[in-house]
Amino acid sequence: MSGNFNIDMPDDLRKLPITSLQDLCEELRTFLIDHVASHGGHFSSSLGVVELTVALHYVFNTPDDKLVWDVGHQAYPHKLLTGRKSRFHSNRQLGGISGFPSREESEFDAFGTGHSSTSISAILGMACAAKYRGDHTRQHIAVIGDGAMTAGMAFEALNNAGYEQPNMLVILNDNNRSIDANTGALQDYLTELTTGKHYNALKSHIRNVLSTDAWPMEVVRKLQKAVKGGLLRYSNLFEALNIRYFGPVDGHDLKKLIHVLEKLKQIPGPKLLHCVTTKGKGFAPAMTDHAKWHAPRKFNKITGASLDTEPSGNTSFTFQTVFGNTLSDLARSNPRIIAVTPAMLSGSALTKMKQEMPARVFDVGITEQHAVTFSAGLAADGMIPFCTIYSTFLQRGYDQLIHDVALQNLDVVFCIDRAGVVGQDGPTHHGAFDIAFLRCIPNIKGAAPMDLEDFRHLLYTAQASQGTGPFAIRYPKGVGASPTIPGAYRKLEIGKGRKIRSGEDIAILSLGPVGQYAIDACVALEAYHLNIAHYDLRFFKPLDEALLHEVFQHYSTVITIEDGCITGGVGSAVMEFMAVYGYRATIKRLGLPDTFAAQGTPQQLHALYGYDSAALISLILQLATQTKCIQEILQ
Ligand SMILES: Cc1ncc(C[n+]2csc(CCOP(=O)(O)OP(=O)(O)O)c2C)c(N)n1
Ligand SMILES: CC(=O)[C@@H](O)[C@H](O)COP(=O)(O)O
Ligand SMILES: [Mg+2]
Repeated sequence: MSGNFNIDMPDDLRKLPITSLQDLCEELRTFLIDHVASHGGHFSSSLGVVELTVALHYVFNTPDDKLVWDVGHQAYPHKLLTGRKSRFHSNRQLGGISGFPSREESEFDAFGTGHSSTSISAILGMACAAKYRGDHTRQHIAVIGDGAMTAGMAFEALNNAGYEQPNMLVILNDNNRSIDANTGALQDYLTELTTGKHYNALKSHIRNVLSTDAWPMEVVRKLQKAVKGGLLRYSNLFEALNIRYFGPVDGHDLKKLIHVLEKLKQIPGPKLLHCVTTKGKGFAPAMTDHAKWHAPRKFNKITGASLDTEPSGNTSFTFQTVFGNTLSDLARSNPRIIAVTPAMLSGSALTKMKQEMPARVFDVGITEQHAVTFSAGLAADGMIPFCTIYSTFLQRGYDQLIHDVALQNLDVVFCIDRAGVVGQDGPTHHGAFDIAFLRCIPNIKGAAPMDLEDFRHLLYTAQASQGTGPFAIRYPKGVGASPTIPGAYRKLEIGKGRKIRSGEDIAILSLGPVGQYAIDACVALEAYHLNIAHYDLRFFKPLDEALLHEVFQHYSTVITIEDGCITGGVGSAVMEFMAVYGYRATIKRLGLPDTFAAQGTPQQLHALYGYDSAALISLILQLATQTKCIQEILQ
């Protein structure tokens, strides 16, 4: 297969005879494999929905009919069939198309996604808007995976849909996988629905009872009808919520899918089609090692071997590896330590700990709110939960963090992974806001290690500081500095930063790994005879006030740098400190501006938003020119 299909738009697709659609599916798969092999990106989820995507655009009148993809990481075939094939080479790149559906990008993307389990709510909103307007013909479809279905939000929406009864179709794309194994009772229930073992056994048992001569024929018929209706209704979760359940159907049987979708189009009210697919379909390695192929980096499309040459491909010295190793190590000597992850087991480097101590690692599904309150419950009963959540997904658990953890001053350790810009996942996934949204919560302590060594000490400190309430540690994806061989742990003083170097006139206050940019900049500026001071704040809450008094008593120009939003960030905290104590100084805050940050590599984004070492150097040269007469040095 060439992967050079001639379809640009669903209108072209709808002109094709049904018999040629399977060829199109193979061409789409070839295109996807070629693309992800040479660029990286989300992979196996898209491979699994090729037939479903073709069938949906064939049967429904998109974009007039509304189609929402949950999470949106499986929407590559949808993008390819809706006018973005020629731009697909720029997928996830700086300035390129988004890896997720985006309303800005295309009218075919009825709703922007990236975070999971929003699709049923969004499509229900659209379906109710249509109903309100008296439009009873438009179709509304949400495609949601079995993993995304585990979230409370999906159930909140089903509950509401069963009550409102608008015209909508939920397609449950059940590939029996999340990124890692899909955990939880729902998965067993879905398997039960696909195999139908218990339902069929119960049905035949009742049939046997009714088939004895003891029952008059008329009674038997009535009972059979009532039992069938009742069985389906009360043995099926979705039917019990007033949502008609159809399936399971083989999601790779294109003809069958088209036939079923055509029929469902005619049925009013909320419906759910249970569609069974294979994640990674068409690329053998992806059908077995699921976690690895969820979103691979570049690879050899024949052998599947990784072609990753980027430094972040070196996993030995990443924050994630250090996190997984350190937590396992601490847990070996502290039996109260428990790890909690909402469906990011491998992403958060907890796989090894789960293998070694299965009872002490809880993968609770895509349930960030629950993960936080579940951790609060563990802490309330004397455990030390390390609630490990990506910064962007912790946004989901904000009320739980305030109401269930902080207000009760419970000892939950929040390990906030993917803090700062995450790279190519873009604005839906950047960990931009956590400093700002945590800093205003009473009782919480918040830290960000500058390097891997400090990270280990902070993890140790968190579990050794029981009785002091919630403790948050934020860290980015990827390689960190000072990858020394683990030695003894050090208990750090909470709320204490450190001086990295002294200087004259200008001081940099850094938080987190961007402190390395400050180190590099200070060294580079020596060539200009500029001696710049540098302090690593380490904690964004509580602030190290003694350190700040020292800084503002000695330096007239202060630069703060952080990998997070400037508004409400640590630089803003420093300005609040100045206001409280009446300090006057020139202050420049570096970090993310008041906009949703673009997609691109973290290095590109740090440069774009002016907080890498080059930006620091040029800012300091500019400030030094104003404060000191260094023109002659610059010449
Ligand atoms: C709120 C939220 N939490 C976690 C994630 C990370 N995440 C992205 S895809 C995914 C698995 C989704 O599984 P499923 O819905 O079954 O889709 P599949 O990958 O199997 O196609 C997870 C956990 C997310 N995008 N949003
Ligand atoms: C779509 C989604 O939310 C995840 O697949 C996410 O892209 C994973 O990010 P990492 O690759 O950083 O774990
Ligand atoms: Mg799945």
